[in-house]
Amino acid sequence: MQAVSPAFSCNLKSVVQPNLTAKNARFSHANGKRVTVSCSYRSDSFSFPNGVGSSRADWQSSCAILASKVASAENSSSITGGLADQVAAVNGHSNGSVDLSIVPSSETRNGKQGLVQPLTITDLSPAPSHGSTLRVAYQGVPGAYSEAAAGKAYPNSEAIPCDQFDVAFQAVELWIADRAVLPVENSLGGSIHRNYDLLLRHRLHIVGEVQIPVHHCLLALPGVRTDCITRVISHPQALAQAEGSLNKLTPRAAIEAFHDTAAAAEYIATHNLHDTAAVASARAAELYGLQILADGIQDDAGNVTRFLMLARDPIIPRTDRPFKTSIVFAAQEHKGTSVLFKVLSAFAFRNISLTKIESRPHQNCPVRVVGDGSVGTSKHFEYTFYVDFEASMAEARAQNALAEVQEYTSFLRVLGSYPMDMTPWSTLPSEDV
Ligand SMILES: O=C(O)C(=O)C[C@]1(C(=O)O)C=C[C@@H](O)C=C1
Repeated sequence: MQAVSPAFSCNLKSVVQPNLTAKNARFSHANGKRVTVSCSYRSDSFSFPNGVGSSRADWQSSCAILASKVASAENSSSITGGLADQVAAVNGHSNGSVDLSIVPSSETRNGKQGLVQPLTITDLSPAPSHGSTLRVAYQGVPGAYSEAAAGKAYPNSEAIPCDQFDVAFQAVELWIADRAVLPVENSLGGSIHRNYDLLLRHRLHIVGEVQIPVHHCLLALPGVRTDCITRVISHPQALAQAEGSLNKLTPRAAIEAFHDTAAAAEYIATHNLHDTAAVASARAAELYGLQILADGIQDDAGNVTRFLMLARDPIIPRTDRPFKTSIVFAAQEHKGTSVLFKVLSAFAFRNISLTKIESRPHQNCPVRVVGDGSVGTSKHFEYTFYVDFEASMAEARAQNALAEVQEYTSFLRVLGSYPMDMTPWSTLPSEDV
């Protein structure tokens, strides 16, 4: 990663809404160092509690209900033409969003006159529109694990720190950043639910994933001894990941949640706190001038966090390397729990492995009252399900599985079809974070 650009900070009191446009954003510089953005949004056009769309039809179309066209040949795995169009439709983009038409041979591509050049990965990952270094938004301050994840996902990019997950989403939507890299799950702490909810509320596409080994340290001001620590601060996920070690190292210390691990380290340094320690990375210790009281305090040596890479546009799914696809759906009302079984079997019958399933309260209708007044009523909780499966949307089996899933669901959205992070465990850059 390059040196961090002017800190980007945006404090939003309100939930970010999908119709927020660059028009609503105001930018301000202070001392040429810190960029702040204040944003407003139109609230008049929402009827759903979480502001997803103006009507159910709106919601459904913008959530990219699968196109009714279903690939007829189960075994066909071609990526060109119709299938690519279907994928674009699945992702909520008209066919015009990705131009797959063949370039006439008389045109110049890549500077070579008269020859049609094959598409390369560069064609599929458009350069930033401002023509300079890719800007990658992450939540936290320099030294946070998310910054390391952004650097792994996009080497040589410019990392843009954001104070909330919401802000990172919005930074991409407002073209302040080109990509966002955000955590979704940790091997010890589990899912980061906030980002699942935000994925649904916003319109960004998952274009990749990175896994980062999370190696925690206990940090304090130079000269402070571990037995003098009365308070330990960090990101709640980090505190949970080091709970066992903290019970042993600082059994009497109060544990307090902080925005992110590196911000906790920075806070100790700027406030000269001699009684407080932070759970953070070795890089945070270096950046904020703290000493490492204990190294490797995560409760599992293989502690790893998975981050999603998000962009305004989807990538074209391929079949030449392992791909994962992430979807979100809600069951049709009154169809009961059998819907989940049917959905999962649509994948099982096609030998598609699921790597993750997560349920969240349904955004529009979290509770449904059932029964009649004579015998009383009961409240059923309604869920939205997030599923990751190991297949590319360029594969007919994935398209057919989703066409079947659509039959059982009231809405279905493909969040992204993207290359799996296949970094061998032994070569993961654990020393860097
Ligand atoms: O606080 C940080 O350093 C972060 O990058 C956030 C975060 C998270 O949200 O889970 C990322 C990775 C670790 O699991 C701990 C914290």
